[in-house]
Amino acid sequence: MIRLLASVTGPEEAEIVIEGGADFVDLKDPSRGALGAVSPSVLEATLRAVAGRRPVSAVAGDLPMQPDVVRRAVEARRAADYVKIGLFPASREERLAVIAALREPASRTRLIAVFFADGDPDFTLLPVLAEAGFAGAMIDTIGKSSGRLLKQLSLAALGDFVATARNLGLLTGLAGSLEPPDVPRLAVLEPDYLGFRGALTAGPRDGPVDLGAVRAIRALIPAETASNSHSVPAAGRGDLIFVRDFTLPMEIGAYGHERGRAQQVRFSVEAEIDPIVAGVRTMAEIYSYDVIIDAIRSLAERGHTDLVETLALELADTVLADARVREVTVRVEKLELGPAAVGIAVTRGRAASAP
Ligand SMILES: O=C[C@H](O)COP(=O)(O)O
Repeated sequence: MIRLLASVTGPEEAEIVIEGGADFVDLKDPSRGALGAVSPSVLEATLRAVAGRRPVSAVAGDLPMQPDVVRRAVEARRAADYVKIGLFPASREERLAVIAALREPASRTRLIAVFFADGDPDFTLLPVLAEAGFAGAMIDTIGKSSGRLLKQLSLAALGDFVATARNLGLLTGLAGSLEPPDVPRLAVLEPDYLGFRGALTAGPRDGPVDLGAVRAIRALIPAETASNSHSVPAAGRGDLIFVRDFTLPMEIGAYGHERGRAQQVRFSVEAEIDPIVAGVRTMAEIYSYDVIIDAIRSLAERGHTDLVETLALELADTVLADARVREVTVRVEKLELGPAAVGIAVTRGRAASAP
């Protein structure tokens, strides 16, 4: 289950995001930077107002990577349920010193490390954070006008981050100027939460939070992801969403001469989905073809695969992971092996659920 983290400036906005369906109330002053901190008194007032209805996180601030400075800022906010600490651009040694200084506070306060996609993120620090007792790690962006998270890091890199952090027992979060169409694409990675500020206001990021915008984002975040472990051939017709003839270079093939080089592979995917309802207007109501394109790109980026069959079945399972997809046909063709395109087409559907 993916949760919604909503960044707010204080008690009034906290009330709005709770009404709009936020799972985490995240205190931050957006006019003071990516992780601009609110004062300890605003934190206290917000904790009083929220009164345990939601966990409250507080950011430590846009701080230099100096152990004493960061530790003091964390201590001043230890009343929060979580404190978020930015790993801002600095040498590895400086970041390690900050993490070491937070080992002791981490035994009393749940700490979340924030990597910045546009701030030299070093994900090799994930095991160090887990070992120091951090509760979680997330990715955000520093430059709020320089592009959304998915412009800074590929979906494959974000997927690796989520998987690695989760294997280490860390809570995982993704944020960074996220917009509505980003939600279904990132939901595929199943982070523990997605974080928002800019998308929750009707205007600029440091303008007031808007209830309608919070509700719109809430509606986009799936309550649950369907299991994709039992795909079987299926029948029945709904509407079709498709990606046709998406061709890209990838390393594929069981022969020795196919190793260590890329060849053009063509993907076509046709997914039968629950019929679109009349008057559809928002991303929350549709299954996005972006999710299919991202899944294909991820397959291409992950390195050598021997068989087109492997790619076809994995892609089918990814598409079927969305409960709105009833059946999918995936065609994978190798274009450089001879006089003809060669490949596989598989059709898979959803297993009937147990009575
Ligand atoms: O922690 C999440 C951030 O507040 C995200 O802010 P943003 O959506 O404006 O990048």
